[in-house]
Amino acid sequence: MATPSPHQASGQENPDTKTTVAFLGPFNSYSHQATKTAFPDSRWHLEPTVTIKEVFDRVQSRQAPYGVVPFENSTHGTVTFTLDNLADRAAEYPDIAVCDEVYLDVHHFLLGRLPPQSPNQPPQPTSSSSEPPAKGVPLTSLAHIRHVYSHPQAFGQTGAFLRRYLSHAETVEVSSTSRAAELAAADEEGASAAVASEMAGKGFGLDVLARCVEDREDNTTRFFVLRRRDGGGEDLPEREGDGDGDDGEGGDDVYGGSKYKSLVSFTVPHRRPGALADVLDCFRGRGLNLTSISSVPSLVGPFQYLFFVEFEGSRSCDPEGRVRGVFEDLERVAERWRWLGSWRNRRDAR
Ligand SMILES: O=C(O)C(=O)C[C@]1(C(=O)O)C=C[C@@H](O)C=C1
Repeated sequence: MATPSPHQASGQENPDTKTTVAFLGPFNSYSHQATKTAFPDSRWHLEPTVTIKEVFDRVQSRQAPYGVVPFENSTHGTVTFTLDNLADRAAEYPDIAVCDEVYLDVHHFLLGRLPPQSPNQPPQPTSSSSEPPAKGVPLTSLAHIRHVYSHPQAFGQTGAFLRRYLSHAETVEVSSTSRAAELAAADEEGASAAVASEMAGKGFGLDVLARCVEDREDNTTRFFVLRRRDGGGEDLPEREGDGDGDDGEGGDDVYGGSKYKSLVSFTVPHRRPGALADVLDCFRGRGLNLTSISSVPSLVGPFQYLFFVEFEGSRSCDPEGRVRGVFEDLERVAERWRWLGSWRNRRDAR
């Protein structure tokens, strides 16, 4: 099947009649790939932004009914830019909520230009003819590479390869992996490389210098789909697993809990011993399983924190009232708290 051009894939040809989905661009970024998973057809106008903050801005201001941002990576952890915006310390995003998630297998390539040939040397093979090209090792000499561009998250996921084979090169952080590929392609000397997706390499006509350079084979990034709490615009497209057991009936999952996830943020009285444990106890008391917990500086005072707890359960599909109950508890126990969305758990549907 022919790969559609970025503009065909984004539905850019007639944005007026389509619902806009903002994502961290440029085209061919991993965020773009995740966006195409959740919004696959041509009803959607996929709009790249330069920063994660811009995705939040567009959704809050209704310029884009939906937005897609990376949230966490299984190797390198939380995407701090996203967490910072969800923390909303400047009260810019009171209406933003998470409404879906996407898990994307992330395989990074080292992309650049093959080394220049000396007149006496045979051409550099990129792989032997019958064997599939090796993973995680250079397919050619990397002595000519002096700069490696990538997104900080992608550097964090490929540290072992970079330390082993590119310690002689400078690493330069840029806004996304596809921007990195663009910069490598712009270097006419061929001394620059990018850690980016295979798709970005094809888009910019780069040579593959190494495949699958991530530290772990199971490297996965989770993305959040954002929308305004008051909804508006078209409904999310149906995805695999959407149909089964919407009302949480069947099996021993009586409250529908593991089918959904929800996110809340909160602060606790900084100086009260056990204040965080008291909040966590609310979830235990209601039988709600936690799936992640993170924190960022609250910026109220140095070394004070705002916490995020993600748990199994949904605000709108809550037949036993467990989620409603925990929200009542949070009202009593937390200093400040905010519901940041409930959505279908996509982890098991992969
Ligand atoms: O740079 C990109 O391609 C992105 O979409 C950003 C991003 C991230 O911030 O985590 C997305 C997935 C990968 O984990 C690496 C980078």
